[in-house]
Amino acid sequence: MTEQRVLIIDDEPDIRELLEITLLRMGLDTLTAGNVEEALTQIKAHEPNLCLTDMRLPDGSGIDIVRFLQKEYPQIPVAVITAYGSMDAAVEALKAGAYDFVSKPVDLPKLRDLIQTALKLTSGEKSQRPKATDSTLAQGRILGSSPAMQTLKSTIGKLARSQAPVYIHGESGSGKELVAHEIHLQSPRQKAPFIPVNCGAIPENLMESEFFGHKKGSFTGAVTDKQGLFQAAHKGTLFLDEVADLPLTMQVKLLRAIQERAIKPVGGLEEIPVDVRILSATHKSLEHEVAAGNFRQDLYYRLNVIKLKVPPLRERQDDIELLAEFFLKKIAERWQMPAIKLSLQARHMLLSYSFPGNVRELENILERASTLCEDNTIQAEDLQLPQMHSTQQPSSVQPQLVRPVQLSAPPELINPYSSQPPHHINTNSTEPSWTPHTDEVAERNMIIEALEQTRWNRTKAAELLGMSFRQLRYRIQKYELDTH
Ligand SMILES: Nc1ncnc2c1ncn2[C@@H]1O[C@H](COP(=O)(O)OP(=O)(O)OP(=O)(O)O)[C@@H](O)[C@H]1O
Repeated sequence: MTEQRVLIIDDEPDIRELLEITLLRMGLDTLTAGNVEEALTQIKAHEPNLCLTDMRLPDGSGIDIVRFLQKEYPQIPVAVITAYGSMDAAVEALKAGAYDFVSKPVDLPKLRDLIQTALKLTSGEKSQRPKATDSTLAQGRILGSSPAMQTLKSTIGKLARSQAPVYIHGESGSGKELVAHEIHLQSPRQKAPFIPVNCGAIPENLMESEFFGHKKGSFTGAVTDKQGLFQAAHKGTLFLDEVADLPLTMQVKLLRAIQERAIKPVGGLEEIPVDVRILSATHKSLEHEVAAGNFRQDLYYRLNVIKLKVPPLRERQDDIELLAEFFLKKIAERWQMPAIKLSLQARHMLLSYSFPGNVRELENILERASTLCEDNTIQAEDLQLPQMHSTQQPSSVQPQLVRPVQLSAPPELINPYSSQPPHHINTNSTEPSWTPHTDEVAERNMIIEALEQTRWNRTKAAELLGMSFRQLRYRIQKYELDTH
C-alpha cells in the first residue's frame, strides 16, 4: 500500500507540530502549510490524500481551501478545525463540501477516528469497494433513470463522501430510507451498521434509553445494561426517520449528543464518545414544524446542514414502467409463478395515475393486482386505482391526482354516483365535449377518459358521457377498446 499523505494547514507552529506528531504516530506522511497560498501550492505539487485545515488563516479562510478542493480536486477529502463552540463555521464548511470538522482544543482520539474514516475514501480500502462510479453504484439499488433520479443519484455519490448531516425530505413512500441507506453504502462507513429508527414509533418514556442505552437498575425493568441506538451505530450511520415526531424533551438531548459526539446512558455517570453520522428524514415540512414551535430551530439547523429532496413519483413518470416491471418480477419470483404482465390499458392507467403514496403505493397496487388478475396479465380493473379526480395542480403538502389527458369535467359530472346523467363531459367551451357529431378520434379519447375515470365501470362511464349503456358498448366495440 502506498504511503498516505496528509496536508496540515495552520498558521500556529505549535498546532502544526502537535498534529504532525499525531499523524506520524498513525504511520502517515505529512506536509504542512501556514497559509492559503502555501496550501494551494502544496496541493498542486503533491495531491495529498487528505487535508486538515484551520478555519482562520492569515491570507484567507479554511473555506477557501474547501472550495478550491471541491472545484479542482473533489477526490481529496478536507476536514476543518474550528474554534471552540463555533458551530456556524463548522456548518458553513460542511455546506461548502468539507468532509468533517473538529473543534479546538482538538480531541486527539476523535481526530484519529476522523482521519481513519476519511482516508478510507482515498486509500487501499477503496479498491475493496465495489468498482463503479458512485452514480452507477446507486443504479442497481435505486431504480429510475428519469432526469430527476439521475441528479439524485449523482448527489448521493457526492454526499457519501462527506460526514455532513443530511436531511432527506419527500413525500411518504418516495424512497427516503432507500436513499439514506444508499448514502451509507457508498460511504467509508459502509462496513459499520446502518441503523434506521422510526422516531414516531418509540414510546416517549423509553426514548432516552432507546437512543442512549441504560445502566442496570437505572429504572424498574432495567435488569441489565443496555446499549442504545447511538452505540449500535458507532462508526456507522444513524437514520432518524420521521424526525419531526421527536418530542421536544428528546430533541434537546439529541442535539447535545450530536454536538458533543458523545452520549450518556440513562443511569450512567460518564459520557461515552460515539462516532456516528446522522441522516434524518420526514414527510412533514420541518420548516413548518419549526414555525409552529414543535421542532427546535437549533436542532433543525444541525440536522439540515445539507437538504436532499426525493422527488415524488408523479414528477418522474418515466420511471413508472421500470419500477412496475421490477416489482412484478419480484412478486413472480416470490410466488414462484410465471412472469406477470400488464395489459396496455393497465399500463396506460398506471402512467396516468398520480401515486400520492409514491413507490410504496405502486408496489402495493401491483401486489394486489397480481392476486386479482387472470392468465398472469393485469387488466386495468385489477389495479383498483382510486377514483381519479379532475385535473388539479398537485401540491407539495397534499398530493392530488393528476392525469396527462386534459379532458376535465366539473366535479359533479365526474361523480360516478351522480343520479343526473350529464349530457356532455365538459362544460368548458374551449375543450371538447361529446355530442353525437364529435369526430372519431376525439370521441375515442373521451371514451377512454371516461372509462379510466370510472375504473372501467361501463355503466358509470356511460352516465358520465351522457350516453346510454348500449351506445357506449357499441362504441367500445367499434374502437376496439374491449380487451377486458
Ligand atoms: N427508486 C426506487 N427503486 C426501487 N425501489 C424503491 C425506490 N424508491 C422506493 N422504493 C421502494 O419503495 C418502498 C418505500 O421506500 P422507502 O421506505 O425508502 O420510502 P420513504 O420515503 O422512506 O417512506 P416513509 O415516508 O413512509 O418513511 C421500499 O420498499 C423501497 O425499497
